[in-house]
Amino acid sequence: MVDKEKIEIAVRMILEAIGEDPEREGLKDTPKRVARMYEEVFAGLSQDPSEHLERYFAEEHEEMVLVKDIPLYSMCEHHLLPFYGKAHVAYIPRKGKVTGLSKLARVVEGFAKRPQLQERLTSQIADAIMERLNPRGVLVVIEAEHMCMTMRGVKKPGSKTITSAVRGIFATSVATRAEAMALIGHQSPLRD
Ligand SMILES: Nc1nc2c(ncn2[C@@H]2O[C@H](COP(=O)(O)OP(=O)(O)OP(=O)(O)O)[C@@H](O)[C@H]2O)c(=O)[nH]1
Ligand SMILES: [Zn+2]
Repeated sequence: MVDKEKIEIAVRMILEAIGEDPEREGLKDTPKRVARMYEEVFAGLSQDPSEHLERYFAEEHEEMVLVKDIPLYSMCEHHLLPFYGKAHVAYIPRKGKVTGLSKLARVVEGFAKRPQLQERLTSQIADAIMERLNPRGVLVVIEAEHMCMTMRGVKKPGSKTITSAVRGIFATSVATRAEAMALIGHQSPLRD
């Protein structure tokens, strides 16, 4: 759980530090609002997102499952500005360990709701699925736009960062990886 009172004090101080009046009408509730927002946006810190994969179906499916275009919102840990885009998660289950589709999206959401690096977010999702489901392989691709590169600093709106994490058969088989990337709609940028 986040310490909302501490966030309120900090936001008030930031408002003062930028030369604003925290008592003016439009700002007087802002510290409270930001505290509630951070509680929501960083809710993933107080959970183990891999727990969503605790239960699975004893289904005999051993072919690829891909959930693509999962909307993703996270916060870059360097600037505490949002980065957002899409996550694509593919895995090849072993017999008897098929998870609910929504659980894959919940894992993405859980890890995204933390101060993050896109690379770490990508790996954490892949590793959680490997650990909990012991599948034949996992491939996670995230494409995102970082507000810290868009509205400030280098100011490159429209630039996208694409990260991938491949485990198991997706790491060893070019064909399997290429199949997943084609389904996601990317030319596989990965080569052996
Ligand atoms: N690898 C990686 N870098 C990120 C991510 N989010 C933000 N960054 C980068 O983190 C870096 C932080 O660089 P610093 O030089 O410490 O900070 P800065 O002076 O604000 O950098 P600029 O953004 O270049 O103005 C920047 O290059 C950001 O683009 C991410 O998810 N992954
Ligand atoms: Zn940043």
